Amino acid sequence: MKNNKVLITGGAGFIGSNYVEYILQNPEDEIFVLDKLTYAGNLKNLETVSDKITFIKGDICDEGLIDKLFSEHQFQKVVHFAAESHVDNSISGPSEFIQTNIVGTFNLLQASYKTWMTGPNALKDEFGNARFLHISTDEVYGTLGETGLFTEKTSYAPNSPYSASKASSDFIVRSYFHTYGLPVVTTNCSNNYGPYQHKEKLIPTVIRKAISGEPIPIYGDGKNVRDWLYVTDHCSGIYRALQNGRLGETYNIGGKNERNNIYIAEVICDLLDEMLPKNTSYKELITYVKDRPGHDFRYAIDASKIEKELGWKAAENFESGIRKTISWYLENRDRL
Ligand SMILES: Cc1cn([C@H]2C[C@H](O)[C@@H](COP(=O)(O)OP(=O)(O)O[C@H]3O[C@H](CO)[C@@H](O)[C@H](O)[C@H]3O)O2)c(=O)[nH]c1=O
Repeated sequence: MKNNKVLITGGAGFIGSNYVEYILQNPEDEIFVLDKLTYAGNLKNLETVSDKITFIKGDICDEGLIDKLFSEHQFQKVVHFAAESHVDNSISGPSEFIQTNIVGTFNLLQASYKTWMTGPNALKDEFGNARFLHISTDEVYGTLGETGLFTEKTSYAPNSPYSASKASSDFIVRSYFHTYGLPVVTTNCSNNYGPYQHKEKLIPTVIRKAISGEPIPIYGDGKNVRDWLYVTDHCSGIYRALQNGRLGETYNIGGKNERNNIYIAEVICDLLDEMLPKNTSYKELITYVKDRPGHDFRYAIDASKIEKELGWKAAENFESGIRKTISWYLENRDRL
């Protein structure tokens, strides 16, 4: 007999599929994965676990489908990854971001509210430990200068249509806690990397371009800084927040691995020189290109709240995680 029915939205995407693999190491719950399979979702990401989950192809913006799934399965937990996530796409076409990230999140909250909180069994019996875990981003805080860290108390100041849509969703989640008492927890993560990441992001782009001998595009002067988090470390943080996070709270999850973009490109090239040698260094392919409009300069996370309250700590540093990541892509070149 399984403990809980857990709905994982966006579970065929990069972080979602890593999380599904992560929690199935301890298969006490019944896992339902809901994913629209946009360009960023891939059933291959779930190949190793396909016999252990129920997969549903569908869109969180489809209110009728969401209501139907909740009334049919009576989920006790929701782990909400489904989102449009690529900043560059939000600049060229923001509409999908507003729909999926805001309206889709609202549909899930509303269905959770109806299932868990209306009727005679409100938050009792099988819904006594109900949880809605909302996965968000550090980009909601805007940009930092050379110093400082984002804490959970940093004011929201999103700069791109993507981060504005995630900030909006965070606020709607917050409102369901304060207004209705919906049992929610939100996590805000820094830049993830690792197996299954979509090829549009910086790290797979550098690996792909290098291997194919094409120019490696670095936006602007390459000095922008991101705080890199190995995806499995993110998954362990999400799991702790789901199990023991305080209701209505937000937890920042970051790897304490601040690196600038040119450093990232150079390290990948150095490792490829070692792992896949050729006559000249891959570094010669690094090419500075036009900057991203409104490009945030630096993100860096203070993760002390989740470390102290929930006993979480990132296990991987960038230099060890990137070696594993490159090995994975070299073995799975079709993913580039
Ligand atoms: C794709 C690409 C990116 N870049 C730069 C832009 C950024 O400064 C940095 C990382 O870019 P991206 O991989 O697109 O990731 P970024 O914009 O930081 O956002 C990521 O990290 C966020 C968390 O901070 C997530 O919320 C987003 O969903 C995720 O996409 O590298 C390049 O210089 N060249 C490139 O080709």
